Amino acid sequence: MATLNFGGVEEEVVTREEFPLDKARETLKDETIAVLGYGVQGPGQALNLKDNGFNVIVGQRKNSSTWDKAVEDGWVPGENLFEIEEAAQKGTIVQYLLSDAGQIAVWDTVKGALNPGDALYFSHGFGITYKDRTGIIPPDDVDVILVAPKGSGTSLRRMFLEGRGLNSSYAIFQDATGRAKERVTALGIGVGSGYLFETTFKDEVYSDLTGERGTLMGAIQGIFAAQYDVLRANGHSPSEAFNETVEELTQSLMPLVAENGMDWMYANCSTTAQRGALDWWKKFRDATKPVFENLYEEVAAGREAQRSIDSNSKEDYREKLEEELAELRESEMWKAGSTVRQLRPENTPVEEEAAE
Ligand SMILES: NC(=O)C1=CN([C@@H]2O[C@H](COP(=O)(O)OP(=O)(O)OC[C@H]3O[C@@H](n4cnc5c(N)ncnc54)[C@H](O)[C@@H]3O)[C@@H](O)[C@H]2O)C=CC1
Ligand SMILES: CC(=O)[C@](C)(O)C(=O)O
Ligand SMILES: [Mg+2]
Ligand SMILES: [Mg+2]
Repeated sequence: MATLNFGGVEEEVVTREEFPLDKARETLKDETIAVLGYGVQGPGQALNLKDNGFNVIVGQRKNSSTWDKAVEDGWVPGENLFEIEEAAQKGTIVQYLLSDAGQIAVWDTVKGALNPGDALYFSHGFGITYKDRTGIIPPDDVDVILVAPKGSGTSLRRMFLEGRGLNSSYAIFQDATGRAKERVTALGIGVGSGYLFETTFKDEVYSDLTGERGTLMGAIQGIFAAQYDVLRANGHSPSEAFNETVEELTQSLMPLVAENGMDWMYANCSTTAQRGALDWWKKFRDATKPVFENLYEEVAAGREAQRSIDSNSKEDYREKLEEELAELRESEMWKAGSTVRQLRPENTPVEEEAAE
């Protein structure tokens, strides 16, 4: 483990240099890894593991669009693609990558398929932390471990194909075999993590639910919508409002933040912009902090988890979600965004005249 200083606080992280892929393969050479679920994380993790040379099979409901997707991705029914129960029985490591609500529905089946010494693997602390609400209580004789990639399964796969790694957190809830640490580390490297930082199931789920409801997804849409509405109410055109709210951020400024931090992005903007941003950021912090405090309370009390379970356990949850996503897609801001995206040079066919 490498000890690194994160802004003055020392933390241990596992890097690919100290736990290389060869070591991961050696650690898991006698294991069959059953990836259950082929939604977003399932394909990313299963394909990365397969390409990295691990013995991996997929378990997925037949007669579902994601079963068909698995077949398209090269998984072969009866060979390395099975129904969930059969895959869980064959696996010595069971990667439980159904949706968090799906995990509750299928738990009795998966529990029945676990043998002493197996490992049960999650990519979220949800099922275990909120066990009173999920009923997911693993038997004592299996390892219970977590590797949570800090990003979409789509990014995990894309970054793997580019030779990069996505950071993941890892945790051990139960070490029945004495091998939980080496198993979780090898799996973390195997699924394509860049580095692994240690956490607990509870800290993972509290921070993850806060982050996705907050700055990563919920808060950012809220802030975009507020600014866009104010610009529009003051007579600015949709294209101007979209460009000043979203397009410039994603195309020009966020890549600079990613590269070298916020001060670096500021330093590459005008002194006029810097003056204003430095004056205004604290007002936005102070205005939104109570919302974040309320959000964390809801997460810690389990009420956020319950809302998610209730809504995602309904028969028609996919249709309902699609309606709500369509509401975003059909809003003026994101329709304007669609037109703006078409104008990006990489999306604009070069006209013959212009090329001449
Ligand atoms: N989406 C992502 O990129 C991330 C997801 N995670 C975690 O990874 C896990 C998997 O999440 P996603 O890939 O987003 O899941 P998902 O929502 O895409 O669903 C995965 C699979 O679950 C199956 N499924 C759902 N309900 C079922 C049921 N009742 N019976 C049988 N199969 C059922 C679906 O067929 C689908 O193949 C979750 O714990 C999630 O919190 C963690 C990090 C990021
Ligand atoms: C992609 C990710 O890490 C999220 C936002 O937490 C999730 O999809 O649950
Ligand atoms: Mg996350
Ligand atoms: Mg999440």
